[in-house]
Amino acid sequence: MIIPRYLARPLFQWSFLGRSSRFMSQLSQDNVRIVEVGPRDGLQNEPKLLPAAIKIELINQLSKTGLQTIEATSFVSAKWVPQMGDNSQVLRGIRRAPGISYPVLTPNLKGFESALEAGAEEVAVFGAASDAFSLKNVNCTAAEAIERFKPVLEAAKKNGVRVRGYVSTVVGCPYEGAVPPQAVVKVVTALHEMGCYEISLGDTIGVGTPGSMRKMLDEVTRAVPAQQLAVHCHDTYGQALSNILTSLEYGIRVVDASVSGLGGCPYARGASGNAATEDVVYMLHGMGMNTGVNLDKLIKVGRYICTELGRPTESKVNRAWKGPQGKKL
Ligand SMILES: CC(C)(COP(=O)([O-])OP(=O)([O-])OC[C@H]1O[C@@H](n2cnc3c(N)ncnc32)[C@H](O)[C@@H]1OP(=O)([O-])[O-])[C@@H](O)C(=O)NCCC(=O)NCCSC(=O)C[C@@](C)(O)CC(=O)[O-]
Repeated sequence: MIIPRYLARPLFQWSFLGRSSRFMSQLSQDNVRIVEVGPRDGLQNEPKLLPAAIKIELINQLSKTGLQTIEATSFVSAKWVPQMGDNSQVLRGIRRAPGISYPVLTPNLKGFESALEAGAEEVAVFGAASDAFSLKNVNCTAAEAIERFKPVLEAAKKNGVRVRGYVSTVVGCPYEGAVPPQAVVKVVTALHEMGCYEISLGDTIGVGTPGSMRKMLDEVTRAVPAQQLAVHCHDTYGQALSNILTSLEYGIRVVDASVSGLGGCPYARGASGNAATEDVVYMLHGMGMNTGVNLDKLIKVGRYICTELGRPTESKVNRAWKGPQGKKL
């Protein structure tokens, strides 16, 4: 059940007045879809090139955890993001499980055509609410990026490919500072009108707090229904889970997350990993919400990729996890 915003907001505030059980019981009936961005966002910033076989294995393992959406790779320039240079090999190499979508990032028509050739059935275009970030990330302003998306959306429609949209820097930009909510509304509205079925709101450098998220969501949910929005919260300042919880208050039920908290945009100075999928799933299940994800299996995938990368997990839940009955895994 989706709680309308006019109802959700007072319910949430009421919860802080000692009525939290009422709010929790409303939420507990809800499903949340997790968009796993680990294989793309999680790996794109890795300095050492990871073999395609490991990326394929990661996606195949994630496909067995109950996730419904796994972002597989991006069809961007390999000169800009070398780690994604094996995009076709990865997309062609994975075992696609029924009922799971494997979207890929496409910044322009060239990327879309390559993705289509490699078998993409869903793509994502990515815009930004600040020009300075957009210029660093895709070499054009936010408005110019929208123009580049138009032919992508047209081609996608002709080929029956679903298109998701991203808006980066929704609360803060690494180069411009605080981003006004109206700048976010402008890009979200453009992507919505263009035909993106869902728009993910990216706190690219993880500077948001429930306060700045609320100011942004107050405006954005007035322009586009919460049912067509997702959140994508980086955890640089340790605010990701709080910001996700805030978005639930607005009726948003799609959350991007990255296994073991890997990730960050290479063109966003200071960006660190996403909300760890393990931590998000643990929180949502603890609230009685349904994600369809088997946490035990997800924990093992997180440990697999961290072993391959030779680094400790960023997920607190993964570090602490001793199995569903508290037994050592
Ligand atoms: C967008 C471009 C390509 C523009 O880059 P450009 O240099 O302005 O493009 P161009 O059209 O002038 O072409 C220059 C060269 O790139 C080639 N080219 C052109 N397009 C493509 C393509 N699709 N795939 C492969 N090659 C391409 C093109 O063929 C040409 O090749 P050359 O003649 O020099 O050999 C470049 O800026 C780029 O690749 N940027 C990468 C951006 C990126 O991947 N950033 C990370 C993802 S976004 C993110 O992480 C944020 C998000 C989504 O997670 C949400 C959040 O956290 O906020």
